[in-house]
Amino acid sequence: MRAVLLDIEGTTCPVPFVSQVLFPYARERLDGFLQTEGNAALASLIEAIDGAMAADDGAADERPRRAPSHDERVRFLQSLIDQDRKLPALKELQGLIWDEGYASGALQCRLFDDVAPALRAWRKDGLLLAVYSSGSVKAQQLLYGHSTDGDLRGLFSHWFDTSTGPKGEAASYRAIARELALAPAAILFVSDSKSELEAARSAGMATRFSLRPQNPAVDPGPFEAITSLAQIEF
Ligand SMILES: CSCCC(=O)C(=O)COP(=O)(O)O
Ligand SMILES: [Mg+2]
Repeated sequence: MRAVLLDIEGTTCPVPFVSQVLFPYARERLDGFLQTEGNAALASLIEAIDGAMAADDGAADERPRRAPSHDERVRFLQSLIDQDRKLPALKELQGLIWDEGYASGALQCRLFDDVAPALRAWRKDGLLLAVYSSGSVKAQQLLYGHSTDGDLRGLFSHWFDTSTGPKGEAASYRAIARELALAPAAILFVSDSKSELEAARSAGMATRFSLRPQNPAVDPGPFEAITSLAQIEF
């Protein structure tokens, strides 16, 4: 094995930190944040969000549509958060909102206790470490940059989000392997999602199912389950 590719939520970070801390933090601040002026990144995200709203409304025809109001946009995004929909524009937006929370100290992630020691040991052994999460790369770097174990960003050399492709598709894992310049079989992917592991396995990667306290998915199916990264032997 030459590399470890890690999911975040349910694998290195407790699910409740995402569902009960990060998501509500963003949900409550969407209204104010979307009214921020002079943010070029925000303007293009709003365009993408409006496109997603139109698609959700079943706008298949070419008729011109009225732009959604601010309140409609906020309600739409809040409903996506409530359903844990992984719309890339929402994920980008969440990263921008969480930035303020991490900077102020309001947000800090307590990773599972075994995570930082395992990452450090693997790096020492020369393994390449990479992240693949539905959260944006910015959100990933904020989380690892503000963990209770300190700033762990330097341990990772590669960061992947859904701009590489959906986590449930084998093509995304093949693209990651190409980016890492490794054969898929030289990469171990760890995730709490069976559909993600199926996709990674189809691409030829080695896999482990992450079974952590408070994870909603507890059935590993055909995948080898681990309850700690310390159980992984290379
Ligand atoms: C990068 S922290 C926020 C994680 C997030 O927004 C999310 O949807 C979790 O997805 P994952 O692929 O890490 O399970
Ligand atoms: Mg996960």
